[in-house]
Amino acid sequence: MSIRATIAGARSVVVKVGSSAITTVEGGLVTERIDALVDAFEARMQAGSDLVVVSSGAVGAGIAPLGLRKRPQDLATKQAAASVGQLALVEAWSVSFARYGRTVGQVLLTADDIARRAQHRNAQRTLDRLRALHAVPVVNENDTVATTELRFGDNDRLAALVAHLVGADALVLLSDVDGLYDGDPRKGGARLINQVDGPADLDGVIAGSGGALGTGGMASKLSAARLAADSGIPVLLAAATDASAALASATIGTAFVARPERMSARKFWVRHAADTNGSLHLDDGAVKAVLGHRRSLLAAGITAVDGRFYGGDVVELCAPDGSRIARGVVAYDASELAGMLGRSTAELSPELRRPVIHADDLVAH
Ligand SMILES: Nc1ncnc2c1ncn2[C@@H]1O[C@H](COP(=O)(O)OP(=O)(O)O)[C@@H](O)[C@H]1O
Ligand SMILES: N[C@@H](CCC(=O)OP(=O)(O)O)C(=O)O
Repeated sequence: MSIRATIAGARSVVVKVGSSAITTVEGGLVTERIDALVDAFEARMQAGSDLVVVSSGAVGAGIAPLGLRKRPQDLATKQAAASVGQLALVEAWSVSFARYGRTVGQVLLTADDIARRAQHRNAQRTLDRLRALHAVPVVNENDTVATTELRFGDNDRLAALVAHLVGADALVLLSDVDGLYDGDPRKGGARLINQVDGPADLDGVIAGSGGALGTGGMASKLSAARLAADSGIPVLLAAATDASAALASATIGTAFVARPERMSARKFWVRHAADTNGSLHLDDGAVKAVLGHRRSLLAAGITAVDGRFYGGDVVELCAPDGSRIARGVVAYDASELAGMLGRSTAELSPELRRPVIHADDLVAH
């Protein structure tokens, strides 16, 4: 099946709507645009798909009610604007879906919540139950407590993590641009890319910054597409004004092909865990063993340990030149490891003979 047919036929779809699609520079929501989006979403749901909406726009929607003249630049005012604007944002989605007798549920998440197992399970259960009850989850970042997305405008990443969380079959990113161009389309002369089969297709592509309203720009969409590809989810990037074609036939925009095999949930979690709590520095032999031969990491190949971490945390693995080469779930606390460095398994007491990182818990960058 072609990638576009796969996206058009996906049963479970996550749709991310960028600020640029539904807010104005003056600071306000454009309800007609929200209505047009909801018309397209409803048609897709009527055709049998489950939908989760990830909506940006809280900061934009908070500008006018707070009497601010333009989009705030400092973090605290952005957070305040998001706190005010989120109410208007979710209300606008709720009013629009109500035209079809649909109920929406607000879900505020952080990337960190998705990386931590207990929160991950709770969020998963809420989203699953909302969908089972035919309500539409409307997700945004919890800007009051997390600031990564506000700083980097990365709700695209949150959408990709949510797609993984709900086991979606497709991720649709709706923005103010009709797809990925080989250069910044505002500069002219750029060509629309129809399909991205793998990283090689992105060689030479210049992913520029976002517009006055959006924050992540194209770079955050490309990294979200890579993240989704890792979990086997194809992505369509299209203009919000073309939402109906994007959701009905997926014949427009740029399609990103996913890896054929999904990365296991555990490896996905290790690679994309929001935070690492420390790093282990490896000698050349250990780098060869874990990357070349996919072996478990033993204490003998570790030269130094940084950070405060405990058994079960995710840590970075660094090569002798300091470059980050992999991530993994460490089996020991930092304090235990300190006394084990460079020692062969035979030299260690029996309870310290497990590998420091098991091969199944290790993912290369
Ligand atoms: N290579 C590129 N292809 C397409 N758009 C690009 C590219 N480089 C930069 N852009 C800009 O990225 C913007 C979309 O990102 P952003 O403003 O963050 O949107 P959103 O609010 O939807 O997340 C587009 O308006 C476009 O001008
Ligand atoms: N949580 C913020 C989202 C910031 C963000 O990622 O914006 P965008 O680049 O438009 O997807 C908001 O609702 O304004």
